[in-house]
Amino acid sequence: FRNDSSPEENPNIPVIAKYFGTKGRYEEVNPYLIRDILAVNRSSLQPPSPQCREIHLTAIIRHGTRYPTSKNVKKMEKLYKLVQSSARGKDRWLHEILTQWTMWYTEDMDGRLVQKGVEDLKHLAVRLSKLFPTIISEEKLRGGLIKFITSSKHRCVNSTLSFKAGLTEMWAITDVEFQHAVNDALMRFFDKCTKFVQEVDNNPSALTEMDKFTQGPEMVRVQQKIADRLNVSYHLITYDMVEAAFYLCAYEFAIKTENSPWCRLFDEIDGQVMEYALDLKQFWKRGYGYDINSKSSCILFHDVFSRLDKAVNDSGQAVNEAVTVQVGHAETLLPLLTLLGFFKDSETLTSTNYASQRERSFRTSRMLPYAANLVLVLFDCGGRDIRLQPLVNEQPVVFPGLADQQESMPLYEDIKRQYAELLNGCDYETVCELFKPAEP
Ligand SMILES: O=P(O)(O)O[C@H]1[C@H](OP(=O)(O)O)[C@@H](OP(=O)(O)O)[C@H](O)[C@@H](O)[C@H]1OP(=O)(O)O
Repeated sequence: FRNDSSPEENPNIPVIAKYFGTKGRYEEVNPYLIRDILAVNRSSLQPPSPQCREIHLTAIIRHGTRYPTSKNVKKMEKLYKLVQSSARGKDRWLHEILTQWTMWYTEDMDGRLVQKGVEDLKHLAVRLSKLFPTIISEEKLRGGLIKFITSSKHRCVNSTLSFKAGLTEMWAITDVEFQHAVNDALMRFFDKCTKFVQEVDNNPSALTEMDKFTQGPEMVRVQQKIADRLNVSYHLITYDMVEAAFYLCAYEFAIKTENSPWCRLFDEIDGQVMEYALDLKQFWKRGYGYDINSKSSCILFHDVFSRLDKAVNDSGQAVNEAVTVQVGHAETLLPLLTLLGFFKDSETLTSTNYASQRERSFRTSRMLPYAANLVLVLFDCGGRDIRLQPLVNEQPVVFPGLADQQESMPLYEDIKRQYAELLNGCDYETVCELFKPAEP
């Protein structure tokens, strides 16, 4: 049996493909999609009783596969020039870089959605409608009961259009256009949270742990191995150059599904070290590193729960919003996942505990690939038995802290009790204000 999804079996997949962090394909998180992009795993979503019916669904989705940002294109150009000017390598793949690969990325690409990203969202739309056919349905779409909200960034707007196209093409709808709302207050809340902007986003020392790790022994070893493979002096292969080579491999694979010569600069150990460096960035910039990272998503947290509450109160009557599809960024999704307590480890990720964090839950390669998504599905099981099913990247997850950690479809009231402190507080204006006025 040929396992198309493993690098060992499939030479088209780089050995480091599952370590690309937020630059990784969705397919590496759900490898069954490599054989069938529309496959769904319905068995794990059995409600507690057959009378349970879906009454509301919220999907918070990262945009699909994109080009590198201009910041990273600049680093890639610098690396390519370095390799061209100094390599005297005898190695076959280095020869490939110099003779068969040309630098095709340009700064004006700047993070725009690629065709693969369009397909990512179209296919996700079809899979979610297969998983939840009574609520993501042609009737609900035509009835205006499926709402779309997006970040203003082009990659998100185009991802929203792609998600809609996935549905309209599946149902051959050509006679009507469906609207979407651009709402950066919700989908780019991090831009407007003063405390986050000041204390983390614009604070160079906020990423100290990542900086220390990129200068530490594990990364120095990676840099030396790459310098040897490129046959250039050690001092020329800085962390930025290693990251540029890693990203070149990741983008060539995500955008073109090619196992490019850049990938052969890294072995699996190198890939794991690179993944940890990128996880440190996300942990401290968007995750558990600082409390304000997750608290900056309070506005999105309350938006989600206010809609769930409304669906519960309207249950039994005609609902006016059955489904909400919200498209944002990795930095939209990660703070919310953190606020909800998902993927939290007992130990903080630091520059010095890489070895003990090999089995960590906080792995952005698994949490935040392109098209990553948090889906919350509300079920009415009759007699006020309301349940909420969370999924991350189409896999059921268990709300942390709930008594029954086996219960992946808990009572909505138990969830609200679990998050009572946040529901009664977590006021965006308050948590984001920089200086608290002195108590009178
Ligand atoms: O390293 P780059 O410039 O690609 O970082 C991007 C972010 O990409 P990510 O680190 O998440 O892979 C990008 O997030 P995305 O979800 O929109 O891809 C973000 O919008 C962009 O500003 C860059 O983030 P950074 O933290 O400013 O590096």
